[in-house]
Amino acid sequence: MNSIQTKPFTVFVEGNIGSGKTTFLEHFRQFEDITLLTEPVEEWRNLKGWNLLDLMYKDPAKWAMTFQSYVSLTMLDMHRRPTVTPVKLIERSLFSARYCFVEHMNRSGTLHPAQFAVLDEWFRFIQHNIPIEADLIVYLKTTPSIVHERIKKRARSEEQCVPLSYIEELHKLHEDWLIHRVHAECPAPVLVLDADLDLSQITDEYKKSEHQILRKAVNVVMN
Ligand SMILES: Cc1cc2cn([C@H]3C[C@H](O)[C@@H](CO)O3)c(=O)nc2[nH]1
Repeated sequence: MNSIQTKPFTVFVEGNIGSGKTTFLEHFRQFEDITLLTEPVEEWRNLKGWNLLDLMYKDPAKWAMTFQSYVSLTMLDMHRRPTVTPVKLIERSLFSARYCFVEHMNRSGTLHPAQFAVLDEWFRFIQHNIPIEADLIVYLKTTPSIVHERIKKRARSEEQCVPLSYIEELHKLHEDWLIHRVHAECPAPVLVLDADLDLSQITDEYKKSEHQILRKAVNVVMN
């Protein structure tokens, strides 16, 4: 094991709500040379007793700014988390926060332009001053209607009122970023997986990424 670890090979696992990111990350728990950082939803659901996720879904205009501010802090903590393993998988990122969720809240008017400007300034400052970029992005590509059904089955209470239109808008923003590559500041290569597949078939799809991810682990350890 390379003890004086430089920057680990960093992979963002990105995708719409219900696209199977947590399941994908769990698939890699079997390998010891990889650090998995799952989305800190539990922190968003209980900050000193406040369920910011629920508050945001119940009254987006009032709580979106507060929620996205805290999400950004927890994501920055994950980006900055020192790891001893050669590979680090992170569920989502400050980039999906800015390019997908905050972008949608700006376009839909959920965020006041002044609130959006503050979140954008935070993102730009972090991006220019702290090394948070990915070496690879795994994009769990899904069809909005399929993930909308999954969200209803998963029955995370805060999400039950999420309309299909919201999922469709988030899908488009993920596609703009990861397929059409509209954001030049995030140049990492993207590995697209078909995450519409159901659990029984998805493991073969995950194996496609294993090679790209594990090879990096072996390379770094061998060097
Ligand atoms: C980076 C980032 C993740 C993230 C998740 N969410 C919501 C979508 C899901 O309902 C829940 C867990 O991903 O949190 C959000 O509103 N804004 C976010 N920003």
